[in-house]
Amino acid sequence: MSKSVQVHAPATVANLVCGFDVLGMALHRPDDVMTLTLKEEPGITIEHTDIYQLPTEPEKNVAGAALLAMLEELDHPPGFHLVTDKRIKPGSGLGSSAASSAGAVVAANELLGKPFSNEDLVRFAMNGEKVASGVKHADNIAPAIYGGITLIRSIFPLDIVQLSGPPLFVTVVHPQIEVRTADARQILRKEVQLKSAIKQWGNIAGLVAGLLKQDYALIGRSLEDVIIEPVRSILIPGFDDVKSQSREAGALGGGISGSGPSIFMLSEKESTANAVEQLMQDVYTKLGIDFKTYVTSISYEGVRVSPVTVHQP
Ligand SMILES: Nc1ncnc2c1ncn2[C@@H]1O[C@H](COP(=O)(O)OP(=O)(O)O)[C@@H](O)[C@H]1O
Ligand SMILES: N[C@@H](CCOP(=O)(O)O)C(=O)O
Repeated sequence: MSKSVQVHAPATVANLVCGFDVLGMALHRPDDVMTLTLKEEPGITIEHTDIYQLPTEPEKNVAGAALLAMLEELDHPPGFHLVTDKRIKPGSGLGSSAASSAGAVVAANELLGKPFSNEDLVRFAMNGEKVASGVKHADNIAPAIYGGITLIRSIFPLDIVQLSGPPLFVTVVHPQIEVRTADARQILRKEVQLKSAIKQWGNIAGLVAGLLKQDYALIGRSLEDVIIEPVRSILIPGFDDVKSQSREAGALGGGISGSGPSIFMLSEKESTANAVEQLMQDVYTKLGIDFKTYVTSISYEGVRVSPVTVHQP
């Protein structure tokens, strides 16, 4: 008899414009659907039912790397079989790698009777991000696991702060080009001018305060990135048009989702979010670039676990 659990792992928007590597939020859609089964025999096997041809060796697949890190901390490590239907395109800037890593460890923890805390799960899942981008960062993993909006005050040691905020609608456009996070990190300057740093930390503090105070105008003013966006936005055709037209349409603001190429905009009203979706579609239709758009909102649940089912082999 083998036990299985199914999870829905959410897309996430990392950075939230000004908070490179320290802020992120979980979205209601898109999400990945993952089924994890406990095996008697040790070892991890991985299968994908999607079109992305991701590696199935556990060390090369981010979900496998996250599970391997968890197994290292168990006295009697079991085996797992993972089946993933990936609906968040890899290299989208929507936390595709984080959804796989976070979903895998949440599912495994559920199957094992929850021996690990959420903080432990973030620690394991960051090993998946290391495989994907060469660096452990938690700004997609933490919101995927905790839900909502999270601040990563520190990763060594981990210090995760869950933030509350007012209702917000999120419009996302995903131009169908791939930007690998590893490449988008490589092009960043390693040094920052003091005057830029001052602007940036004013914006991060302003954004966090705006969320907690439910002050939409302060949120809008703080959605500005003077360090990363000027470098990365060059990789994203249509970026300037989407951003300026969205502001004109009444969006609070927004920018690159994670390392791109997706762009996200926040709005107070659903009607504004829908108008922003329309203008995003117009920009990319004019450019002749395939795209997907989503109007969604913040998911406060994070990885959703369906009841454990028991199968007879
Ligand atoms: N299970 C997985 N899900 C997504 N990406 C994976 C997975 N396993 C390995 N990868 C690799 O991780 C990279 C995608 O991660 P990344 O560039 O961070 O994109 P994203 O912004 O969508 O998370 C790709 O090189 C992909 O091959
Ligand atoms: N802080 C990271 C976030 C990467 O997010 P992803 O969704 O593009 O994987 C970065 O900006 O490099």
